[in-house]
Amino acid sequence: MNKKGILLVNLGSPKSTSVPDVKEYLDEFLMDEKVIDYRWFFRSLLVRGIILRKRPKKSAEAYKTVWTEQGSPLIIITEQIREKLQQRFDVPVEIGMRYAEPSIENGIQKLVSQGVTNIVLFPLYPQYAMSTTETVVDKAEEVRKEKFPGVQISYVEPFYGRDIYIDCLAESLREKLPEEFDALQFSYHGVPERHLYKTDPTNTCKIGDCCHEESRPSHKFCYRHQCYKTTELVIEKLGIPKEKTIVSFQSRLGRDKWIEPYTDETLENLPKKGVKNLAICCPAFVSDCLETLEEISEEGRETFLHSGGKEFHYLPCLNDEERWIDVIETLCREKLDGFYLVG
Ligand SMILES: C=CC1=C(C)c2cc3[nH]c(cc4nc(cc5[nH]c(cc1n2)c(C)c5CCC(=O)O)C(CCC(=O)O)=C4C)c(C)c3C=C
Ligand SMILES: [Fe+2]
Ligand SMILES: [Fe+2]
Repeated sequence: MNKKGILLVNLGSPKSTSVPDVKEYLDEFLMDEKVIDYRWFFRSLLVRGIILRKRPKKSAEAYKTVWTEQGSPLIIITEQIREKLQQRFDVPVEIGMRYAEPSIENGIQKLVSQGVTNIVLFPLYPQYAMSTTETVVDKAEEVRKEKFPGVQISYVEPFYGRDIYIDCLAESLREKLPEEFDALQFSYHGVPERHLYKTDPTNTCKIGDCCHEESRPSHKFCYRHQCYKTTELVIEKLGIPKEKTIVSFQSRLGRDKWIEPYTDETLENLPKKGVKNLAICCPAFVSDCLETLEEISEEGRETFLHSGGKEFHYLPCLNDEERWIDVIETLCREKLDGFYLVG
């Protein structure tokens, strides 16, 4: 008999904050051809010959500032989500990380050990990107074909514009926003501009207004469009005028051109433009992690305040809020029902 199960997939963190563990993690992450999309030889030259010489030490220091007694915030929060979701399902729910442990293979193995044959895999990324959603699907398919050929996997699609998600994010932000603020910034993780061209099935997208057109087949694979769409729908729900909002992209790495505007530059310039009291959220991340807690809430705050800003309000991610668990439950049920099997 077929049995269903759920696998929640997030990005993953190093085993510890030691430099060798961070190096091992970064090596797996950055040697992924969907993250640094050069041919193996050049990728290896860049990652192993240049980035991994200094970055692990710097990243390890950053991780130390957010690490807890139980470990990485990203892993802990993903596990908290799993526990809450498990209470709502009588099918097993497991987690798997795209990089490091617990791996996707580990998660599938746990499900299979419980008799699961049909898996709903939920990549925990609202917007599609080659370096997130796509690489998760690639990895899961690779593992399935090699190790679990009898298992079926159905993937939850990016949900950046779904009403249930937008309502959830808007309500969550409404509760976290201060009474007064000059602007609300949406800082999304950045990607190299080139990634957008690579994943454009129409080969027509240029960085520009195409992302803002109402309907275009390229939007399905355009990370930039999807970030703007999430923002537009959320601020409409919140009743915040567009002029009072900023979209920016953080965490760029290397010398390639990444999608703009860059969050760090924006934070430096906003006070000069009269924005002294800023609220900022990071909707490319569903759980708080290094990129939100250190890069935005610590570094970003410092940049903004040193540039003349007076108040900086970091609005945490959805993490394990019940309304967010409701959304995950609904999206998983849609896929579970799609299997049309006795579970
Ligand atoms: C070419 C490099 C990178 C691309 C492209 C990229 C895309 C991308 N990443 C996330 C989500 C997360 N990234 C995180 C950390 C992180 N990201 C990169 C590089 C790229 N990301 C690096 C090198 C690191 C490690 C830390 C560092 O040295 O700065 C994390 C946090 C992980 C944690 O343990 O907390 C997340 C989450 C998205 C959503 C995305 C594309 C849309
Ligand atoms: Fe990243
Ligand atoms: Fe676009």
